[in-house]
Amino acid sequence: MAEGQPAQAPTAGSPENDQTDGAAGNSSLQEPAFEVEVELSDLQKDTDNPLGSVASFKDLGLPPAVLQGLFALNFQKPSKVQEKALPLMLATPPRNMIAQSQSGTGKTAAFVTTVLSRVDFNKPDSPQALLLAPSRELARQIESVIAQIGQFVPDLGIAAAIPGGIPRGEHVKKAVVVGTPGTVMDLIRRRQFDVSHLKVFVIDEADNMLDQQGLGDQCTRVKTMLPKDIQILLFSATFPDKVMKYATAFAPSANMIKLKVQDLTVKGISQMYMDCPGQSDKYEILCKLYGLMNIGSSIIFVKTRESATRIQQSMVRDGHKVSVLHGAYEGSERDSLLDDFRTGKSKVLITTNVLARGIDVSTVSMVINYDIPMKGMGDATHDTETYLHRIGRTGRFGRVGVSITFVSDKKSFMALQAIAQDLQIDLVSLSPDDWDETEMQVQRVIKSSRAQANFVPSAGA
Ligand SMILES: Nc1ncnc2c1ncn2[C@@H]1O[C@H](COP(=O)(O)OP(=O)(O)OP(=O)(O)O)[C@@H](O)[C@H]1O
Repeated sequence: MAEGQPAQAPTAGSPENDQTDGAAGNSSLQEPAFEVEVELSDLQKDTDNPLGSVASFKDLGLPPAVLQGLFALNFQKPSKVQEKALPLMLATPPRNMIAQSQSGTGKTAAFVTTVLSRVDFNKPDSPQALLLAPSRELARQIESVIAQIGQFVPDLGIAAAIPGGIPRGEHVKKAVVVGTPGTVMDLIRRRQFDVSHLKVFVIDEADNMLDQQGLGDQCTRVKTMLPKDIQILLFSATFPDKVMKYATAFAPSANMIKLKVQDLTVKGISQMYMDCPGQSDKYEILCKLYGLMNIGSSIIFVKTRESATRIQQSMVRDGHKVSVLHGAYEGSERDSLLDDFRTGKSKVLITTNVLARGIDVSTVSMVINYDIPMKGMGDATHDTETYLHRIGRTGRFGRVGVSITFVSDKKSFMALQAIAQDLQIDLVSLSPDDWDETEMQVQRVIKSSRAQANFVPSAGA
């Protein structure tokens, strides 16, 4: 389930710094919180910051029940994308929207708030909003955010159109439907899902979903079955030019919120790389990092399901507690694996690109790119978008975190260089030969992220 608590950095010397969260419980909790220099409220006052805005949620003309839901989650102020996109999406007559904003800046709450404001819950049996996401995990997370923000909406009903979510033959009789494209298409074709009264169609991770190499076909087919005048909302942290062309045709005359290249990266994420002598050294280096991975929670991204399982088994054999999640697992197993990770029952998760996008677990303080993301036939080229989404699993809404990308040969080194060039950034180099220095550099960031995690803001504070 998505976590309701917003990020909040503790103030130096505040009593909240002494609070622990049940998930961690180790000596790192003693770390003084003065390393955390900025509070979320300061970030939100800065209108140049992606989390900052001049508006308050009260200014946005939202239905009282929705406003109450946002405040119950302790959302004090809208982030920039929320402040800008909400009035455009809620204007009459409804207009399409293509919105880009950095990872972890509250895009989900922006489109969920729109959906909850547009749907007529006096007709709870009639599907009126459809939201699509690329993975079962993300669809479930969005479902949970709708339930949280919509907790005061009378007769709120949400259907999860994911594999195993809606029994064959059963009609979808909920006002809001969230799912993955394949399952949604099947439900429409089997006439289980009447789409004729849909008013809003949201596609999260839209660049990925509309990519013709990927899910583009399915999303396009779903769209052809929907009412012609439906409001289309496309959201992502990345919109490469090639896909943007298609997106503007998919959502005609859309209002647009776009990021400049230099604004793509999240400032709270310290991006590092580990210069591994060779491919065969990567595993040993990963194991050496294990102690650091456990200070918060960590996600390790690898290229294939097979290598994810292989590395997890080796690490377990070597005495480490590590779980693995990828598309080969059954739905219910995937659900419980991610739930365990969210609650801190498991703290180190090895996965593939299936979890690269959208997943919001605030305790993640480290992301490791064990294999650098590549795309195209035979991994022909570096994949800057996937890199951004993967590292964006940390540093959520003002938190800090570390990403470490392993390079082990000329090809991976060149790929990382190309990614850095695309994003106009410099990465910090870590050396496997100077472990003390490596630990210090990583700990410096992660321990301040622990201090942030220890602060649990009280509702309405
Ligand atoms: N206005 C707000 N105030 C405080 N916290 C917020 C606010 N809006 C969203 N959040 C929190 O910020 C976190 C990140 O939000 P969200 O998952 O929507 O990011 P995103 O922009 O969709 O990221 P991604 O690109 O990775 O999908 C969530 O835990 C959410 O609860």
